[in-house]
Amino acid sequence: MPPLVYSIPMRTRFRGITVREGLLLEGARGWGEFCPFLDYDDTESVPWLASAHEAADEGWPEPVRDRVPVNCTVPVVTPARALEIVTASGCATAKVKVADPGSPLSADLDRVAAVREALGPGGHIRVDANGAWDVDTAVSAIGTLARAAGGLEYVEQPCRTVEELAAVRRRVAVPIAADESIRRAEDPLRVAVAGAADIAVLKVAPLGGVRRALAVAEACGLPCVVSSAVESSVGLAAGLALAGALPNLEHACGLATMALLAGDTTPTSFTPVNGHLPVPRTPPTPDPTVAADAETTARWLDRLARVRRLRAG
Ligand SMILES: O=C(O)CCC(=O)c1ccccc1C(=O)O
Ligand SMILES: [Mg+2]
Repeated sequence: MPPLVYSIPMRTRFRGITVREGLLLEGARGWGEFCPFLDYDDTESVPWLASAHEAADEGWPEPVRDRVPVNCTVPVVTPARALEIVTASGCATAKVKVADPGSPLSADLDRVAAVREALGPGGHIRVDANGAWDVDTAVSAIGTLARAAGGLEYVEQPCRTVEELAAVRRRVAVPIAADESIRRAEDPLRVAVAGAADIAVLKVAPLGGVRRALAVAEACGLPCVVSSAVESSVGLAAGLALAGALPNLEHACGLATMALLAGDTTPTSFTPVNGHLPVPRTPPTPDPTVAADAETTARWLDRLARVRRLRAG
C-alpha cells in the first residue's frame, strides 16, 4: 500500500490543536505512523520518521508485560467536563493540563478538585504545565494545586529549562517529571535530568523509536512514564510496545489519548479497560477508507519526501 494520510478532529482543543493529521506507512512488519506536530520542523521530524520505519520494517523488542496501567488525560475544560472525562475513562490516574495561557490558576484549582472528586482518595493526580511557569510562579502554583488536588503524584515540566526544573525541585515536595526537556533536547541520550527531575516522560516518536527510547530510559536512570503524542491507534501501538518493554514501570502511562480524538485510523481503537491497555506484538492495520482529502494528502506526502531526504543525509 502507498502511504495513507489521515485527518481526525480532536474532541477538545489540545495544545492549540483542533485536528490531528499524520501519515501511515507500510513495511514488511506492518504499519508505522509519522505525525510530527506542525511546530516540529523537518530536521526535528527525522526521529518521528525513524520511529514509523522501526514499526513498519523492523518490529519491536520483546515485551516483559502484556498490559500497562494508563492515565486519562484532562485538557483545559470545565470542572463538570473534567469529572465526566475521568469517570468515563475508568482510570485510577488522571493527568490534568494546567497553566494554559488563556486560563487562570483558579480554573486549574477547580479542575483538579473536580478530578479528585471523580477519582476518590485512592486515585493519583498529576499535572502538566508544559513549561509555562517561571520558578517562583511554579513553586507557589504547585503548593496551591497540591492542596486543591488533595495530593499530587508529580508535576510535569513546570518550567522550560533543566536548570529551572532543578531550582523548583529543591523548593517543593511534589516530584518533578521532565517531558519537553527530554523530547526536544538536542541529544536526548545526554540530557542531565538527574538532580532536575524524579521521573522521565518518554514519547516514542520524537525519540526515534522504541529501541532509542529504551536507550534514553537507561541513560537517564530515572523511573519512566510512556506518553503518547496523540497518535491514532497505529502510533499508540508503538508507545504500548515501549511501555511493555521497559524493565521497570512504576507509574501509569499517558497512552489513553484515543479519548481525545473523534475518530481513528483503525477499525478497533486502544481504549482502556479497567484502566489498562494491552501490549500489542505488532501494529494494527489501518482502514484505507480513512484517507484525507487531496490537499491534506499532498501536503503530508511532500513533508514525508522532505524528511526522507534529510534522514538519508
Ligand atoms: O501524557 C498524557 O496523558 C497524554 C499525552 C500528552 O499530554 C501530550 C500529548 C501530545 C503532546 C504533548 C503532550 C504532553 O505531555 O505535554
Ligand atoms: Mg507533557
